[in-house]
Amino acid sequence: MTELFEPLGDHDRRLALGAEGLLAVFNVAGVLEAGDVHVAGRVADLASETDERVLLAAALAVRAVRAGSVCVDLTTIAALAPELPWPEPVEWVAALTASRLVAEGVLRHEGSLTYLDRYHRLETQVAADLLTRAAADAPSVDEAALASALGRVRGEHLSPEQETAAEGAVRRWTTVLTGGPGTGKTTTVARMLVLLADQAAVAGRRCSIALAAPTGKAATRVQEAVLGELAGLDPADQERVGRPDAMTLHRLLGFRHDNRTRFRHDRANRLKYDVVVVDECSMVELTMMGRVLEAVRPEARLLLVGDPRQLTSVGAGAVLADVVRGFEGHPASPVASLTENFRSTEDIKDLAEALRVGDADAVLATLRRTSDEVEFVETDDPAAALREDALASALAVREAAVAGDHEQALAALDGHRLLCAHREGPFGVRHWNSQVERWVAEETGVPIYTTWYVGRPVLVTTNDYALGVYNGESGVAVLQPDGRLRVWIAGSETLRDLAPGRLEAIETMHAMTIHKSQGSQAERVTVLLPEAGSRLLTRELFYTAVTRAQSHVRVVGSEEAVRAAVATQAQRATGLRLRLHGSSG
Ligand SMILES: Nc1ncnc2c1ncn2[C@@H]1O[C@H](COP(=O)(O)OP(=O)(O)OP(=O)(O)O)[C@@H](O)[C@H]1O
Repeated sequence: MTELFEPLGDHDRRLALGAEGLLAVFNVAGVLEAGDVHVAGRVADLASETDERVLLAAALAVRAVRAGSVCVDLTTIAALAPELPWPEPVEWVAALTASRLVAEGVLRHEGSLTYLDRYHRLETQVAADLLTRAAADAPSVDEAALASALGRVRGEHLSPEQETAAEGAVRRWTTVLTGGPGTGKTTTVARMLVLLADQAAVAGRRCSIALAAPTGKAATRVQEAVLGELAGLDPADQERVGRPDAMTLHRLLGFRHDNRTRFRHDRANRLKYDVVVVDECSMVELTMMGRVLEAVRPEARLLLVGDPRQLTSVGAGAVLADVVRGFEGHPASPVASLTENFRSTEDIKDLAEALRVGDADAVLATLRRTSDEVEFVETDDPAAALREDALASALAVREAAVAGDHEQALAALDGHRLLCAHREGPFGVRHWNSQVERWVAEETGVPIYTTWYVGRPVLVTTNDYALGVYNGESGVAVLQPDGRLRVWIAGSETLRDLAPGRLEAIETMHAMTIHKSQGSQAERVTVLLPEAGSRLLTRELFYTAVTRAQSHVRVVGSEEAVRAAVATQAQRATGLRLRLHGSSG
């Protein structure tokens, strides 16, 4: 998100009252928002800083974090709006380096990058923890046991790159396992757990394992997938691994009511687990990665799993992508990349690959190929293209919910997903949620007057520790035999049912944003692309949407929008890659 905003008149809340000088100019031009200006003004007051170029740098550092970056590069930022009166870069950096804000540690300047102190500390810590783990003496390995366990887990299938990755997890403290959908990440994680549990058993210990992910839905999914994979392996190996605990990262680290950014487990109170698996790492922001790294014991294995091509985290940072690139060529690199896709969905696979490499012609050719898996509806009127699957899915969920069958209702919910880039506007989730409700009402003859109705699909949007429901979990309002409605939520441990009134942070889920769909999949997916000029339309967004589909993806939009998505890559300013890279000597 590097876009500028256009003020909607003098009363636009993004305009800072009382802004002066350069800050006012950059505020009115839509570069800085009111919050950026105010924070910069406040820290400058505290440090008695008056140089407006320094204030501008501080405001841009605040803006950077708001937009997902960790820092700002003062030598290139002018490209954002070249017509504005940017300070001359060399003088600007000199003024900043000599400023009181840098002297007092409010801002940090390193290379060409300027950070708010908190983000500089976080990024430095993440790099240091990863490098310390990579440089530590290798774990001791019982070679005979490893060779024998590798023989067992090869089973029906394990490709050479998967086997190398699995063995690497035994030989190193940290493994970063990357790959696109269907490359066997879960398959490999299950085998890594077998090898590690076996090594522990040889040493006379039992291995305690945590499977964690940023959202509840993703945690449930990885647990189910790992248990599914284990089921095909040697019963003694299954017994040694047991049933790993699955949970959100927040729950793993121990939520604290008194502090939103700190957890119960940290460097002074490490996690008990011998193996910590973090799935869907592309969604993990820098702050959370910092907390995970400080809480994992140095002598515990850390397995970071994800697809670096997906959308980056909502919060600042692009940690997974930075780690992968930062360790390139490093002699002790923990990165193991899986490249071969084993899913039978050839056309979805081709589409994802064309997006991965950024070939717009190949993306369009795959979309236009006659296929049972991929469909491209080029239209100005999306309603017709969206109605069939979205309505069928809503009716299937409703039918099960009316019959009181919550398991069937939840299963039907994963039959189809309508994904939008935006929340608001004609291409947004809000509009299409209402539209699907109208279609359901027309079809059933039962008007929808209330927020809660039988068959309402919902998405949990925050972690609620008191209720035990977590961000990313989905549920359905189901009619009970007593005539009341209960919301059944597919949680990471069990199915839970709650009175609708108890759930606060939820959204209707006939349509869902692509951002929120990360970490979940559906049989069939419809992707509604916004107009080509949309600021959200990026290659990562399109790739993430397409790769949610298990058997069918329908893309609704224009060729122009497809080309715009492929041509736009989300750029985030961070220094992590360089920090890791610089260390390889
Ligand atoms: N070496 C292999 N040979 C044949 N099939 C394989 C191999 N590895 C994995 N598979 C199969 O490919 C499918 C995808 O594997 P898996 O679910 O582990 O991938 P993944 O990378 O975790 O995918 P996703 O991120 O989409 O969940 C599974 O059906 C799995 O059994």
